[in-house]
Amino acid sequence: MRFKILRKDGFARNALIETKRGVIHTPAFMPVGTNGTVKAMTPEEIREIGYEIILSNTYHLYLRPGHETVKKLGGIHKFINWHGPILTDSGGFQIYSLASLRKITSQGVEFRSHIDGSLHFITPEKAIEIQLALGSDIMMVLDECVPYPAEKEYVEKSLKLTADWAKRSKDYFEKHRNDQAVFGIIQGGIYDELRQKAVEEIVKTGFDGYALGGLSVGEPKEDMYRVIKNIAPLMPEEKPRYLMGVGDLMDVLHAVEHGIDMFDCVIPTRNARNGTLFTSQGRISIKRSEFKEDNSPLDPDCDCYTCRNYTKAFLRHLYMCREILSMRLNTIHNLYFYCRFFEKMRQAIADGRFQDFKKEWMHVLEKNFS
Ligand SMILES: NCc1cc(CSc2ccccc2)c2nc(N)[nH]c(=O)c2c1
Ligand SMILES: [Zn+2]
Repeated sequence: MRFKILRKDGFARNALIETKRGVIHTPAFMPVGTNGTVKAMTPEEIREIGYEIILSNTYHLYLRPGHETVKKLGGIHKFINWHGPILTDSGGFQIYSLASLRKITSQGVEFRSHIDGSLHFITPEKAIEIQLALGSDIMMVLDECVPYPAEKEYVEKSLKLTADWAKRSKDYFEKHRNDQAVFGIIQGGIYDELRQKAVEEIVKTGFDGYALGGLSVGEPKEDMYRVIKNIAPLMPEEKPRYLMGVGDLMDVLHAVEHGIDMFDCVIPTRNARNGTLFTSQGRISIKRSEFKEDNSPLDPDCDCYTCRNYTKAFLRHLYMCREILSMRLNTIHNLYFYCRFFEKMRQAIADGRFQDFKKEWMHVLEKNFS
Protein backbone atom coordinates (compact mmCIF):
# COMPACT_ATOMS: atom_id res chain seq x y z
CA MET A 1 0.00 0.00 0.00
CA ARG A 2 1.38 3.49 -0.91
CA PHE A 3 0.37 6.84 0.59
CA LYS A 4 1.07 9.97 -1.47
CA ILE A 5 0.36 13.49 -0.20
CA LEU A 6 -0.84 15.64 -3.13
CA ARG A 7 -1.57 19.03 -1.51
CA LYS A 8 -1.47 20.60 1.94
CA ASP A 9 -3.60 23.48 3.23
CA GLY A 10 -2.49 24.04 6.82
CA PHE A 11 -2.66 20.59 8.50
CA ALA A 12 -5.43 19.54 6.12
CA ARG A 13 -4.18 17.46 3.18
CA ASN A 14 -5.26 15.72 0.00
CA ALA A 15 -3.61 12.36 -0.55
CA LEU A 16 -3.87 9.09 -2.45
CA ILE A 17 -3.88 5.64 -0.84
CA GLU A 18 -2.87 3.19 -3.53
CA THR A 19 -3.91 -0.44 -2.92
CA LYS A 20 -3.77 -3.44 -5.27
CA ARG A 21 -7.57 -3.12 -5.71
CA GLY A 22 -7.64 0.57 -6.45
CA VAL A 23 -6.91 4.11 -5.33
CA ILE A 24 -8.59 6.01 -2.49
CA HIS A 25 -8.68 9.84 -2.63
CA THR A 26 -8.45 11.31 0.86
CA PRO A 27 -9.97 12.85 2.92
CA ALA A 28 -12.26 9.86 2.32
CA PHE A 29 -15.55 8.68 3.80
CA MET A 30 -15.95 4.89 4.04
CA PRO A 31 -19.52 3.49 4.17
CA VAL A 32 -19.96 0.67 6.69
CA GLY A 33 -21.09 -2.68 5.29
CA THR A 34 -21.68 -4.78 8.41
CA ASN A 35 -22.78 -8.23 7.13
CA GLY A 36 -20.99 -7.70 3.82
CA THR A 37 -23.53 -5.17 2.62
CA VAL A 38 -23.99 -1.42 2.92
CA LYS A 39 -27.60 -1.83 4.02
CA ALA A 40 -30.16 -1.46 1.20
CA MET A 41 -27.46 -0.73 -1.43
CA THR A 42 -25.95 -2.88 -4.19
CA PRO A 43 -22.16 -2.62 -4.60
CA GLU A 44 -22.77 -1.09 -8.06
CA GLU A 45 -24.85 1.69 -6.50
CA ILE A 46 -22.11 2.40 -3.92
CA ARG A 47 -19.54 2.58 -6.70
CA GLU A 48 -21.81 4.74 -8.91
CA ILE A 49 -22.35 7.26 -6.08
CA GLY A 50 -18.55 7.61 -6.02
CA TYR A 51 -17.21 5.57 -3.10
CA GLU A 52 -13.83 3.91 -3.55
CA ILE A 53 -13.58 1.83 -0.36
CA ILE A 54 -16.09 0.19 2.00
CA LEU A 55 -15.81 -1.22 5.51
CA SER A 56 -16.79 -4.71 6.50
CA ASN A 57 -17.22 -6.11 9.99
CA THR A 58 -14.86 -8.91 11.02
CA TYR A 59 -16.89 -9.68 14.16
CA HIS A 60 -20.12 -10.27 12.23
CA LEU A 61 -18.53 -12.27 9.37
CA TYR A 62 -16.47 -14.38 11.82
CA LEU A 63 -19.67 -15.33 13.66
CA ARG A 64 -21.73 -15.72 10.48
CA PRO A 65 -21.01 -17.31 7.96
CA GLY A 66 -17.46 -17.78 9.40
CA HIS A 67 -14.12 -16.55 8.05
CA GLU A 68 -13.08 -20.04 6.84
CA THR A 69 -16.33 -20.29 4.88
CA VAL A 70 -15.72 -16.87 3.25
CA LYS A 71 -12.16 -17.97 2.44
CA LYS A 72 -13.39 -21.27 0.95
CA LEU A 73 -15.87 -19.31 -1.20
CA GLY A 74 -13.07 -17.20 -2.68
CA GLY A 75 -12.67 -14.39 -0.13
CA ILE A 76 -14.70 -11.39 0.86
CA HIS A 77 -14.48 -9.43 -2.42
CA LYS A 78 -15.99 -12.30 -4.41
CA PHE A 79 -18.46 -13.13 -1.62
CA ILE A 80 -19.94 -9.61 -1.44
CA ASN A 81 -19.20 -8.68 -5.09
CA TRP A 82 -17.22 -5.55 -4.21
CA HIS A 83 -13.88 -5.53 -6.04
CA GLY A 84 -12.46 -2.27 -4.70
CA PRO A 85 -10.51 -1.87 -1.44
CA ILE A 86 -12.12 -3.16 1.78
CA LEU A 87 -11.09 -2.17 5.32
CA THR A 88 -12.04 -4.48 8.17
CA ASP A 89 -11.99 -3.82 11.89
CA SER A 90 -10.37 -6.33 14.25
CA GLY A 91 -13.66 -6.99 16.04
CA GLY A 92 -12.45 -5.62 19.40
CA PHE A 93 -14.86 -2.73 19.31
CA GLN A 94 -17.83 -4.81 18.17
CA ILE A 95 -17.13 -7.35 20.93
CA TYR A 96 -17.09 -4.46 23.43
CA SER A 97 -20.27 -2.90 22.03
CA LEU A 98 -22.32 -5.91 20.89
CA ALA A 99 -21.27 -9.17 22.55
CA SER A 100 -22.18 -10.23 26.06
CA LEU A 101 -20.23 -11.88 28.88
CA ARG A 102 -16.94 -10.35 27.85
CA LYS A 103 -13.78 -11.21 29.74
CA ILE A 104 -10.56 -9.38 28.88
CA THR A 105 -7.33 -11.14 29.86
CA SER A 106 -3.75 -10.40 28.81
CA GLN A 107 -4.14 -13.22 26.28
CA GLY A 108 -7.24 -11.90 24.52
CA VAL A 109 -11.01 -11.38 24.76
CA GLU A 110 -13.55 -14.03 25.68
CA PHE A 111 -17.16 -13.31 24.69
CA ARG A 112 -20.51 -14.85 23.90
CA SER A 113 -21.92 -14.31 20.41
CA HIS A 114 -24.88 -11.91 20.30
CA ILE A 115 -26.39 -14.26 17.69
CA ASP A 116 -26.49 -17.66 19.42
CA GLY A 117 -24.68 -17.20 22.73
CA SER A 118 -21.78 -19.47 21.68
CA LEU A 119 -18.51 -18.86 23.55
CA HIS A 120 -15.50 -17.43 21.66
CA PHE A 121 -11.93 -16.34 22.45
CA ILE A 122 -10.14 -13.86 20.19
CA THR A 123 -6.40 -13.16 20.56
CA PRO A 124 -4.43 -10.44 18.74
CA GLU A 125 -3.09 -13.17 16.44
CA LYS A 126 -6.54 -14.66 15.80
CA ALA A 127 -7.92 -11.21 14.90
CA ILE A 128 -5.31 -10.92 12.13
CA GLU A 129 -5.77 -14.57 11.05
CA ILE A 130 -9.51 -13.87 10.55
CA GLN A 131 -8.88 -10.72 8.50
CA LEU A 132 -6.22 -12.49 6.39
CA ALA A 133 -8.73 -15.30 5.72
CA LEU A 134 -11.39 -12.75 4.70
CA GLY A 135 -8.81 -11.13 2.40
CA SER A 136 -9.47 -7.50 3.36
CA ASP A 137 -7.03 -4.92 1.97
CA ILE A 138 -6.58 -2.88 5.16
CA MET A 139 -6.75 -4.66 8.55
CA MET A 140 -6.89 -3.32 12.09
CA VAL A 141 -5.02 -4.71 15.10
CA LEU A 142 -6.93 -6.02 18.11
CA ASP A 143 -7.27 -3.21 20.61
CA GLU A 144 -9.21 -2.51 23.78
CA CYS A 145 -11.59 0.35 23.05
CA VAL A 146 -11.63 2.11 26.42
CA PRO A 147 -15.18 3.04 27.45
CA TYR A 148 -16.10 6.55 28.56
CA PRO A 149 -15.86 7.54 31.36
CA ALA A 150 -12.79 5.65 32.52
CA GLU A 151 -10.36 6.39 35.39
CA LYS A 152 -6.90 7.48 34.27
CA GLU A 153 -5.35 4.46 36.05
CA TYR A 154 -7.63 2.10 34.14
CA VAL A 155 -6.79 3.79 30.83
CA GLU A 156 -3.06 3.60 31.61
CA LYS A 157 -3.29 -0.15 32.34
CA SER A 158 -5.40 -0.70 29.24
CA LEU A 159 -2.80 1.13 27.11
CA LYS A 160 -0.11 -1.36 28.10
CA LEU A 161 -2.41 -4.22 27.01
CA THR A 162 -3.31 -2.51 23.73
CA ALA A 163 0.37 -1.82 22.96
CA ASP A 164 1.26 -5.47 23.69
CA TRP A 165 -1.65 -6.69 21.55
CA ALA A 166 -0.62 -4.34 18.71
CA LYS A 167 2.87 -5.89 18.76
CA ARG A 168 1.44 -9.42 18.75
CA SER A 169 -0.97 -8.59 15.92
CA LYS A 170 1.89 -7.04 13.90
CA ASP A 171 4.28 -9.97 14.53
CA TYR A 172 1.64 -12.46 13.40
CA PHE A 173 0.92 -10.29 10.35
CA GLU A 174 4.62 -10.14 9.40
CA LYS A 175 4.83 -13.94 9.50
CA HIS A 176 1.77 -14.38 7.26
CA ARG A 177 1.66 -11.13 5.26
CA ASN A 178 0.83 -10.89 1.64
CA ASP A 179 0.09 -7.49 0.06
CA GLN A 180 -2.49 -6.50 2.66
CA ALA A 181 -1.90 -3.54 4.97
CA VAL A 182 -2.31 -3.32 8.74
CA PHE A 183 -3.09 -0.21 10.81
CA GLY A 184 -2.24 0.42 14.46
CA ILE A 185 -4.81 1.98 16.82
CA ILE A 186 -4.09 4.77 19.31
CA GLN A 187 -6.15 4.63 22.49
CA GLY A 188 -5.70 6.68 25.68
CA GLY A 189 -9.17 7.98 26.51
CA ILE A 190 -9.41 11.76 26.95
CA TYR A 191 -5.95 12.00 28.55
CA ASP A 192 -3.56 13.83 26.21
CA GLU A 193 -0.39 12.63 27.90
CA LEU A 194 -1.59 9.00 27.73
CA ARG A 195 -2.49 9.52 24.08
CA GLN A 196 1.04 10.86 23.41
CA LYS A 197 2.57 7.78 25.08
CA ALA A 198 0.27 5.57 23.01
CA VAL A 199 1.45 7.24 19.78
CA GLU A 200 5.11 6.59 20.72
CA GLU A 201 4.43 2.94 21.65
CA ILE A 202 2.34 2.10 18.57
CA VAL A 203 4.64 3.95 16.13
CA LYS A 204 7.62 2.05 17.63
CA THR A 205 5.97 -1.19 16.44
CA GLY A 206 5.42 0.37 12.99
CA PHE A 207 2.28 0.16 10.82
CA ASP A 208 1.06 1.05 7.33
CA GLY A 209 -1.33 3.60 8.85
CA TYR A 210 -2.56 4.78 12.25
CA ALA A 211 -6.07 5.08 13.65
CA LEU A 212 -7.42 7.18 16.51
CA GLY A 213 -9.73 4.84 18.43
CA GLY A 214 -11.68 5.29 21.63
CA LEU A 215 -13.33 8.53 20.52
CA SER A 216 -16.99 9.23 19.83
CA VAL A 217 -17.74 6.81 22.67
CA GLY A 218 -19.87 9.24 24.68
CA GLU A 219 -17.18 11.74 25.75
CA PRO A 220 -17.98 15.48 25.56
CA LYS A 221 -17.33 16.99 22.11
CA GLU A 222 -14.74 19.40 23.51
CA ASP A 223 -12.69 16.46 24.84
CA MET A 224 -12.85 14.69 21.49
CA TYR A 225 -11.92 17.91 19.67
CA ARG A 226 -8.98 18.58 22.03
CA VAL A 227 -7.61 15.05 21.61
CA ILE A 228 -7.88 15.28 17.81
CA LYS A 229 -6.22 18.74 17.77
CA ASN A 230 -3.34 17.70 20.03
CA ILE A 231 -2.74 14.12 18.92
CA ALA A 232 -3.44 13.92 15.16
CA PRO A 233 -0.37 16.08 14.32
CA LEU A 234 1.81 13.70 16.42
CA MET A 235 0.79 10.72 14.26
CA PRO A 236 3.26 9.98 11.43
CA GLU A 237 2.63 12.57 8.72
CA GLU A 238 3.66 10.28 5.89
CA LYS A 239 1.07 7.61 6.78
CA PRO A 240 -2.75 7.64 6.60
CA ARG A 241 -4.56 8.85 9.73
CA TYR A 242 -7.96 7.21 10.35
CA LEU A 243 -10.47 8.54 12.89
CA MET A 244 -12.62 5.50 13.73
CA GLY A 245 -16.40 5.77 13.89
CA VAL A 246 -16.59 9.51 13.35
CA GLY A 247 -18.77 10.98 10.78
CA ASP A 248 -20.88 13.92 12.01
CA LEU A 249 -19.90 16.46 9.32
CA MET A 250 -18.93 19.15 11.85
CA ASP A 251 -16.60 16.65 13.49
CA VAL A 252 -15.20 15.72 10.08
CA LEU A 253 -14.37 19.39 9.36
CA HIS A 254 -12.55 19.73 12.68
CA ALA A 255 -10.65 16.46 12.15
CA VAL A 256 -9.62 17.22 8.54
CA GLU A 257 -8.35 20.62 9.71
CA HIS A 258 -5.97 18.74 12.03
CA GLY A 259 -4.74 16.23 9.45
CA ILE A 260 -7.14 13.27 9.57
CA ASP A 261 -7.54 11.41 6.24
CA MET A 262 -10.11 8.60 6.70
CA PHE A 263 -13.57 8.43 8.29
CA ASP A 264 -16.33 5.87 8.76
CA CYS A 265 -19.72 6.19 10.41
CA VAL A 266 -23.23 4.76 10.30
CA ILE A 267 -24.77 8.27 10.44
CA PRO A 268 -25.72 8.66 6.73
CA THR A 269 -27.06 5.10 6.35
CA ARG A 270 -28.72 4.65 9.75
CA ASN A 271 -30.34 8.12 9.64
CA ALA A 272 -31.61 7.42 6.10
CA ARG A 273 -33.45 4.32 7.32
CA ASN A 274 -34.98 6.40 10.12
CA GLY A 275 -36.15 9.07 7.67
CA THR A 276 -33.57 11.73 8.66
CA LEU A 277 -32.15 13.19 5.48
CA PHE A 278 -29.19 15.56 5.00
CA THR A 279 -29.80 18.32 2.44
CA SER A 280 -28.14 21.60 1.41
CA GLN A 281 -30.92 23.36 3.36
CA GLY A 282 -30.18 21.29 6.44
CA ARG A 283 -31.40 18.06 8.02
CA ILE A 284 -35.06 17.15 7.48
CA SER A 285 -37.29 14.43 8.91
CA ILE A 286 -39.26 13.17 5.93
CA LYS A 287 -42.11 11.80 8.08
CA ARG A 288 -43.19 15.33 9.06
CA SER A 289 -46.75 16.14 7.93
CA GLU A 290 -45.54 19.35 6.25
CA PHE A 291 -44.21 17.16 3.39
CA LYS A 292 -47.51 15.33 2.81
CA GLU A 293 -48.30 17.33 -0.33
CA ASP A 294 -44.86 18.70 -1.07
CA ASN A 295 -44.27 18.10 -4.77
CA SER A 296 -40.69 19.44 -4.72
CA PRO A 297 -37.55 17.28 -4.86
CA LEU A 298 -35.87 16.33 -1.59
CA ASP A 299 -32.92 18.66 -2.26
CA PRO A 300 -32.98 21.16 -5.18
CA ASP A 301 -29.15 21.27 -5.10
CA CYS A 302 -28.73 17.49 -5.34
CA ASP A 303 -28.58 15.51 -8.60
CA CYS A 304 -28.76 12.03 -7.05
CA TYR A 305 -31.20 9.42 -8.45
CA THR A 306 -33.66 10.09 -5.59
CA CYS A 307 -33.71 13.88 -6.03
CA ARG A 308 -33.97 13.63 -9.81
CA ASN A 309 -36.97 11.28 -9.81
CA TYR A 310 -39.08 11.63 -6.65
CA THR A 311 -40.84 14.24 -4.54
CA LYS A 312 -40.78 14.77 -0.78
CA ALA A 313 -44.47 13.73 -0.76
CA PHE A 314 -43.68 10.33 -2.27
CA LEU A 315 -40.63 9.79 -0.02
CA ARG A 316 -42.81 10.60 3.00
CA HIS A 317 -45.50 8.20 1.71
CA LEU A 318 -42.96 5.39 1.30
CA TYR A 319 -41.62 6.02 4.82
CA MET A 320 -45.10 6.02 6.39
CA CYS A 321 -45.79 2.69 4.62
CA ARG A 322 -42.41 1.37 5.85
CA GLU A 323 -41.71 0.39 2.25
CA ILE A 324 -38.32 -1.15 1.40
CA LEU A 325 -37.98 1.44 -1.37
CA SER A 326 -38.02 4.15 1.35
CA MET A 327 -34.80 2.76 2.84
CA ARG A 328 -33.22 2.49 -0.58
CA LEU A 329 -34.07 5.98 -1.89
CA ASN A 330 -33.19 7.66 1.44
CA THR A 331 -29.85 5.81 1.66
CA ILE A 332 -28.96 6.70 -1.94
CA HIS A 333 -29.49 10.37 -1.15
CA ASN A 334 -27.66 10.49 2.21
CA LEU A 335 -24.65 8.57 0.88
CA TYR A 336 -24.60 10.83 -2.19
CA PHE A 337 -24.72 13.92 0.06
CA TYR A 338 -21.74 12.65 2.08
CA CYS A 339 -19.79 11.71 -1.03
CA ARG A 340 -20.33 15.16 -2.61
CA PHE A 341 -19.40 16.85 0.70
CA PHE A 342 -16.06 15.01 0.75
CA GLU A 343 -15.47 15.75 -2.95
CA LYS A 344 -16.08 19.49 -2.36
CA MET A 345 -13.81 19.39 0.69
CA ARG A 346 -10.98 17.79 -1.33
CA GLN A 347 -11.45 20.47 -4.01
CA ALA A 348 -11.31 23.21 -1.35
CA ILE A 349 -8.00 21.78 -0.04
CA ALA A 350 -6.66 21.56 -3.62
CA ASP A 351 -7.58 25.25 -4.08
CA GLY A 352 -6.03 26.25 -0.74
CA ARG A 353 -9.40 27.46 0.63
CA PHE A 354 -10.16 24.82 3.26
CA GLN A 355 -10.73 27.50 5.96
CA ASP A 356 -13.40 29.22 3.81
CA PHE A 357 -15.02 25.86 3.10
CA LYS A 358 -15.06 25.02 6.82
CA LYS A 359 -16.55 28.41 7.77
CA GLU A 360 -19.23 28.18 5.07
CA TRP A 361 -20.26 24.67 6.06
CA MET A 362 -20.06 25.25 9.83
CA HIS A 363 -22.62 27.98 9.24
CA VAL A 364 -24.91 25.65 7.25
CA LEU A 365 -24.46 22.68 9.61
CA GLU A 366 -24.96 24.76 12.82
CA LYS A 367 -27.93 26.59 11.35
CA ASN A 368 -29.86 23.51 10.21
CA PHE A 369 -28.25 20.38 11.53
CA SER A 370 -28.30 21.10 15.25
N1 LIG B 1 -16.91 4.71 18.31
C1 LIG B 1 -15.73 4.82 17.60
C2 LIG B 1 -15.03 3.55 17.31
C3 LIG B 1 -15.46 2.73 16.25
C4 LIG B 1 -14.76 1.58 15.93
C5 LIG B 1 -15.26 0.71 14.78
S1 LIG B 1 -14.69 1.35 13.24
C6 LIG B 1 -15.19 0.14 12.12
C7 LIG B 1 -16.46 -0.40 12.14
C8 LIG B 1 -16.82 -1.35 11.23
C9 LIG B 1 -15.90 -1.80 10.28
C10 LIG B 1 -14.61 -1.25 10.26
C11 LIG B 1 -14.25 -0.29 11.18
C12 LIG B 1 -13.61 1.21 16.67
N2 LIG B 1 -12.91 0.08 16.34
C13 LIG B 1 -11.81 -0.25 17.08
N3 LIG B 1 -11.10 -1.36 16.76
N4 LIG B 1 -11.37 0.51 18.12
C14 LIG B 1 -12.01 1.64 18.51
O1 LIG B 1 -11.58 2.30 19.47
C15 LIG B 1 -13.18 2.04 17.76
C16 LIG B 1 -13.91 3.21 18.07
ZN1 LIG C 1 -30.28 13.65 -3.49
